Amino acid sequence: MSHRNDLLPPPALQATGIQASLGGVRVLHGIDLHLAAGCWTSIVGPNGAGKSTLLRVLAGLLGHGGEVRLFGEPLRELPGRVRAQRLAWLGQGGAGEGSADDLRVGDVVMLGRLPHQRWLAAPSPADRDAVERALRSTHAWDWRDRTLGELSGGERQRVLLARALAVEAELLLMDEPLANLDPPHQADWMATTRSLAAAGATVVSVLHELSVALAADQLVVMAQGRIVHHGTCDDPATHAALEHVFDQRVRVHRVAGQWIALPR
Ligand SMILES: Nc1ncnc2c1ncn2[C@@H]1O[C@H](COP(=O)(O)OP(=O)(O)OP(=O)(O)O)[C@@H](O)[C@H]1O
Repeated sequence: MSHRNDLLPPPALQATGIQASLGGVRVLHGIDLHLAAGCWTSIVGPNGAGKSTLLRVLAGLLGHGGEVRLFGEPLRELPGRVRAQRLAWLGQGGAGEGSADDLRVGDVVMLGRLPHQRWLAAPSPADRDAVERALRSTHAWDWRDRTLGELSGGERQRVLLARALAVEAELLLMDEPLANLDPPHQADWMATTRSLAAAGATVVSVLHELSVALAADQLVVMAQGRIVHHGTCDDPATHAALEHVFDQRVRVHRVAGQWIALPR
């Protein structure tokens, strides 16, 4: 395992000795992870490696052993409202969103502003601006008066992404954010993510699209409930770790100035 923490500013997110079980089976085995502010990190690895489980632990959504610190403070001790202001979550496939099918798109995205609103207060102009910015950045503004249930899978994903963006959190955790997105909207997501990180946000994305994952600043490579490598996306050791966890069935290439991973 390689660590580059000595090169990084103080971590925005710090996980130490994380263990987690699902259905009585241990699926995370002592994870240590330090993520710098202003950095986009992709988590990759084979099916069942524990990527989504780790992301849920980092979001405070799953009981675990060990400790998660957010900007130096224990996540467990952060009041729920503060956590919801500082941490935005995009879950896999919009899980749990089925019951929201009757909601207007604009209202779904406004839910991202709830942590910023006073109890029962109407949305402020700042809330409305944040919702419009988020919907425009995912090209979903034109659907604001439609219901979520009237949208295709990719359109729905762009609305849920807009909801996460509308939080305007310092830390964004996204599980398979590209699910159902066509290539132009995948490219838009990458551009949005890069600009969020450039503006100081910390972004963690679980991705199966390895060539997109390799556009991040850092790659966390997982297998069998452990981090087997954490390094920059330009590092040959990172590419070797990626090829290794996929049993040499992918190869990393440099094409037109970008890293791409092709199956073989
Ligand atoms: N409810 C459950 N009970 C027992 N084991 C579970 C349960 N849910 C998931 N697991 C197991 O936990 C492990 C980690 O699952 P997780 O969803 O975190 O993997 P992942 O790396 O995100 O996989 P994928 O790439 O397929 O989405 C897997 O081996 C999975 O079979």
